[in-house]
Amino acid sequence: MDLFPIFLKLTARPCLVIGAGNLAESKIESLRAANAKITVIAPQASERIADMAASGEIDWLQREYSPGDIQSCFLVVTATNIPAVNRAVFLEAQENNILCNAVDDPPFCDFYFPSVVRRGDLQIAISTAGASPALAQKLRKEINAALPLDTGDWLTDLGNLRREVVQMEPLNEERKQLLHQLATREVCGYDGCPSRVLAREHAKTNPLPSEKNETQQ
Ligand SMILES: C[C@@]1(CC(=O)O)C2=NC(=C\c3[nH]c(c(CCC(=O)O)c3CC(=O)O)Cc3[nH]c(c(CC(=O)O)c3CCC(=O)O)/C=C3\N/C(=C\2)[C@@H](CCC(=O)O)[C@]3(C)CC(=O)O)/[C@H]1CCC(=O)O
Ligand SMILES: NC(=O)c1ccc[n+]([C@@H]2O[C@H](COP(=O)([O-])OP(=O)(O)OC[C@H]3O[C@@H](n4cnc5c(N)ncnc54)[C@H](O)[C@@H]3O)[C@@H](O)[C@H]2O)c1
Repeated sequence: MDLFPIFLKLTARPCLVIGAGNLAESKIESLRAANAKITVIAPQASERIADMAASGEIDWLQREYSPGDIQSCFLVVTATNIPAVNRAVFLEAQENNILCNAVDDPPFCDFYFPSVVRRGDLQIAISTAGASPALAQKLRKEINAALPLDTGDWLTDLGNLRREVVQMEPLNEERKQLLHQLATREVCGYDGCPSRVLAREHAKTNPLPSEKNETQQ
């Protein structure tokens, strides 16, 4: 199956979850990690979901889904224990061009949830296109065990240094080579960090056009 992998910005986007049991709970957790604005519709909710609603982290409309509910949301996840309800939600989503995931019901999904390894801004998402969720989970565990715990902190420092380089050097082959080199090295936030020193020395050999003019004058 030819699936298109993207990383969505969901901050403040209205996302709807129909059903509030165990399966809904894990989808809500992943939507919350992306700061989505979540509304749940379900007559009953798990303890965790009820707590999130009580503390104002999500909205919970304590009732059954009814047609017309999903028209103004960005995406919808349907996780009730009644397949006919999940399918009705999917059909309403299709009519309104809204992306829908009917949990564990592939023919009624526009998108699948991946297995995810996370270290700060680094996310590795694994999909088997539904062929074997168990394999996706196994690979997630293997990658998780192999990836150092401080990779997220290192990436933050690397990202900050890259921003400095982008300010100091023009977009050209030399800058690209330097950024590849830095991505293989230790980096820290310290001003005298060897990678930062290297980058500043490199910038002298590859200055921005305005700085080149200044030194020529
Ligand atoms: C990745 C993960 C993310 C998440 O759920 O957030 C995820 N399933 C996970 C675990 C898992 N799910 C199942 C098992 C039992 C072992 C097995 O079946 O292999 C295990 C493992 C376990 O729980 O031990 C059962 C299952 N899953 C689906 C069906 C229906 C079917 O196959 O027809 C059935 C049978 C239901 C039944 O018969 O009752 C369908 C889907 N599950 C997906 C995602 C989508 C495709 C992902 C992909 O492969 O790319 C897709 C298509 C739709 C969707 O729901 O988005 C999460 C791992 C999280 C992690 O730990 O990292
Ligand atoms: N939990 C699992 O591991 C698992 C695995 C595979 C498949 N499933 C299937 O997935 C479904 C959901 O699983 P679960 O464990 O989250 O179920 P659950 O019974 O814990 O939760 C079902 C939720 O759906 C809500 N609901 C029922 N009718 C509704 C309606 N008309 N409108 C809105 N909400 C409604 C309920 O109030 C409840 O919040 C079930 O069909 C289950 O058989 C579950």
